[in-house]
Amino acid sequence: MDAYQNAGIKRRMRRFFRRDGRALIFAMDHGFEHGPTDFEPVWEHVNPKVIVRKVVRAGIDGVMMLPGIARIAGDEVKPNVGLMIKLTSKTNLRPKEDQLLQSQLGFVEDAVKLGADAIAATVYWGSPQEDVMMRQFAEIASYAHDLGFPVVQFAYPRGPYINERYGKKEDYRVVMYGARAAAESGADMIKTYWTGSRETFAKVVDAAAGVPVLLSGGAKTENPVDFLKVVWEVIEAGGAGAVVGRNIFQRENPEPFIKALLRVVHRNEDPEEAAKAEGLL
Ligand SMILES: O=C(COP(=O)(O)O)[C@@H](O)[C@H](O)[C@H](O)COP(=O)(O)O
Repeated sequence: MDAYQNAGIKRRMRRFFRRDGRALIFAMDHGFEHGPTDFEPVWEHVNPKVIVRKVVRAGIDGVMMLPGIARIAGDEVKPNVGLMIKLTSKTNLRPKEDQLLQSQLGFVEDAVKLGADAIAATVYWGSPQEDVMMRQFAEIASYAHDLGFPVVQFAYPRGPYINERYGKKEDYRVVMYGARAAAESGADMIKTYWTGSRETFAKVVDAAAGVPVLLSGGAKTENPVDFLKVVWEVIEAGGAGAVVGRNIFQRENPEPFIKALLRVVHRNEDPEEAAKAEGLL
């Protein structure tokens, strides 16, 4: 049984990671987590079919979405692209005191029915509701692993004492702590914040003890090269790639930008050279 599960996990991991062990994944859970206003810069991308078609055409390695969007746009995710279904979320409409909790909105069986290759859940390490999210993650991971599915943890340190103790949630000591907690809780992939430098991100990668660490994209940069530079640093630090949303769907023409990102992630190309090669400069 164990051999079967491991074979399934390994095989499904390869749907995201190329032979170089790296992946570029498109994130589209923003309509739920941030609200549809996130799509206003390029409104046609509020239609998941439109943006997913573009990212797949550009050569993306995987896409991450909530179950309902996978129902609507799953057909656009071609069989050579990994499908990651996230089973926890929260809206921005909640009272402030409940913003530090992600609730479960779907089940492992739903993700399996939707054709997922990996299953994701968030833990806000340091939240007063950390305990709830730890249990949610444990239940999701245990069942997904039984079925041979890799599990991705969005390991986000976030809570009242973090700023007090570390100054900000992106302090490498706290990001590294979240990544370690994710690895120790059984994640097969970890998605987390940029710590601001290659040296500090390398420590996050070390703390994850061999579990691939992916950058969580963040707000769109006006100059595309600025974001390419961050991803380049992540790769140089030993990161396994990036999960990117706004930097892709808030651009009028995301395809050359994705191709430039792929050059950086898979070919270690210099960010300016990659941008020039794709006509962004
Ligand atoms: O993790 C998320 C939200 O994080 P947030 O609470 O906005 O810090 C997701 O909505 C996104 O999948 C993730 O942030 C990646 O998308 P971008 O940050 O690149 O837009």
